[in-house]
Amino acid sequence: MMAEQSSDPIIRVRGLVKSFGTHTVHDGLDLDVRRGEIMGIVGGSGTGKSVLLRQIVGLLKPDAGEIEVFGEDVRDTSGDAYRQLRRRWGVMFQDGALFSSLTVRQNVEAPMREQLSLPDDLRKTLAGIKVRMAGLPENAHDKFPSDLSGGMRKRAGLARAISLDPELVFLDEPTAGLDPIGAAEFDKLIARLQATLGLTVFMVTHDLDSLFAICDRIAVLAEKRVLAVGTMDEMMEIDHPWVREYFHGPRARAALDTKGKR
Ligand SMILES: Nc1ncnc2c1ncn2[C@@H]1O[C@H](COP(=O)(O)OP(=O)(O)OP(=O)(O)O)[C@@H](O)[C@H]1O
Repeated sequence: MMAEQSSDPIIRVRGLVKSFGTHTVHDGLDLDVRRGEIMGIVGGSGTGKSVLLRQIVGLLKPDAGEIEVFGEDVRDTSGDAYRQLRRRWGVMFQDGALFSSLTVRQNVEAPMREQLSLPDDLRKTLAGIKVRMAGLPENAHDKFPSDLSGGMRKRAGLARAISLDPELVFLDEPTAGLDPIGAAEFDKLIARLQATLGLTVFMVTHDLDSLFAICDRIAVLAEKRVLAVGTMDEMMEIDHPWVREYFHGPRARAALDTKGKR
C-alpha cells in the first residue's frame, strides 16, 4: 500500500468555494492527494464529501478556487483536454449507477465503447477481465444489475470504474450497505487492486473499519474545509470535538478491535 507512494500530488485543490443558494458547503478548502495513496475522506453528514468528489471529477462547477487533476485544470469541462483527462480516472458512485438495461459485462463495456475503438470481441474479452478482477464469478457476467446482490452490484460498479485502466479511482461510500464481512472483503479488493494496478484511490467513506484497514491517509471535512489530513495515528492525536468523537468513540474502538483480529 505504501510502496508506490510519492509526494507528487495527483489531485490538488486550493481555495475551493461552493455554495447552493445561501448555503455554503465549502469555503476555502485545500487538499492534496498523492500518487499511489488510498485517501479516505470523512466528515459528518452534509459536510460536502460527495460535493467535493463531484467537483473534482468535473460534474459540479466550483464557485471559486483551483482544482487540478494530473496537473490539469478540470474546471473547463467543455473541451478535448477534459475528455482526455476523464479517461484517466474511474468513478464508482454510491449506488453503482449501473445501466439497468445492460448486463454486467455490457455495463463495463459502455465506457470502452465510448472512448476506445476496439473490435467487438476484444472489447468483450477485456470487459470480462475487469469483471473478474472485481471478483465477480463467471455466471454474473451476463446478469442484469437487478438480478445481483448489493455487494455484487458494487463489484460491477468497481469493474466499470476500472474499465479504461485508470490511474485514479473515486469511490463514493464503497462499503455502505454491505454487511461487515462483505465490507471487509470489499476493502481487501480495493487494497488488492490499488497494489496490483498502482492506483491512487480517493474514497469517501463512513466506514471506520475501511479507514483502519486500507487508508494511507485521511482527510476530515469540517467547518466547510479540510480540517485535518494525516494518518490514522495522526487522527487519534487531533483535539477537535468532531474528530475526537469520531476517532475515539465506541465505533472507532470496535473498528480497532476488528483490525487487531484480522
Ligand atoms: N445539487 C444540489 N443542490 C443543492 N444542494 C445540494 C446539492 N448537492 C448537495 N447539496 C447540499 O450540499 C451539502 C453537502 O452534500 P453532500 O452530499 O456532499 O454531503 P456528504 O458529506 O456527502 O453527506 P452524507 O455523508 O450525508 O452523504 C448538503 O447540505 C446537501 O444538501
